[in-house]
Amino acid sequence: MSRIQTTFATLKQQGKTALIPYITAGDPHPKHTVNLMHTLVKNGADMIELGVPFSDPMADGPVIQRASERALVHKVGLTAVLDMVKEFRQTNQTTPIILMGYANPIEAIGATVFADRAKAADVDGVITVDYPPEECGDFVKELRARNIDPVFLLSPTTEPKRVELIVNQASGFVYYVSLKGVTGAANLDIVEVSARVASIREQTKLPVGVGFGIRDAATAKATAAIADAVVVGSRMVQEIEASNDDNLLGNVAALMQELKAAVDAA
Ligand SMILES: O=P(O)(O)OC[C@@H](O)[C@@H](O)c1c[nH]c2ccccc12
Repeated sequence: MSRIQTTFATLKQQGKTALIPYITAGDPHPKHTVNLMHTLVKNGADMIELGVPFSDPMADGPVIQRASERALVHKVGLTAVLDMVKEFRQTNQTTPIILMGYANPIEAIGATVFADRAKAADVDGVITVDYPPEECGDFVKELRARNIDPVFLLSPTTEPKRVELIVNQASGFVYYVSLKGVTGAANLDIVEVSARVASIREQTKLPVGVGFGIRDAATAKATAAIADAVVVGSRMVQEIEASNDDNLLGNVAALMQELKAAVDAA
């Protein structure tokens, strides 16, 4: 079993939903990322979605775009991100790390080299936003050969036929994008999301995570009641953006605790 599968299995036994915070690696400064990751875990993160900074992040709203810009000032690219994961693993061997990135930096080095390096860093899952599932069979093979889970996005506009194609390639979990639009958008419509998640469950046994538009205890709790994982990105990144070196870890810890309590109360 992969680390992601093990984590979902354990949570299921406990009747719990996973909380997955998203941060952009290198934001606000590369020196903070590994400490932030440990802080997230200490305060309730079951897994971490770690974004690879990218100059043209078309699925991201202004908040996460600015996070990429802050990281790119310090030239944080794929190599630096993988080094951060390695460093994190020196003291944490249990929390799954899911890399989130755009296809371009991966294509630049090729699927095989990327998969080798991700494995060497002990990455658990990979989300590539702009890799059409129809065209990434080789990439998926390379990941799965190394026990890394390819995590795919499903959206409100994904037709059932395409859902089938996607879930057949995915492992670990599938990520349902709760709304049409970019990250950091308005609150999600829980009734609509609930119906979609139920229909996705008819097509796969994989755990279903939900993200986009979860930004407070109420939306986190409502989503936790219908999903296997709750992803919180922009709200977390906003907290990072609004902090300084002295209160960064404390602020992030406080927000995590609030979200964790909400998810556990669902
Ligand atoms: O920011 P939000 O609305 O909380 O949504 C999660 C999201 O940020 C995170 O999962 C993510 C960041 N960048 C992405 C790009 C595509 C899909 C998902 C993501």
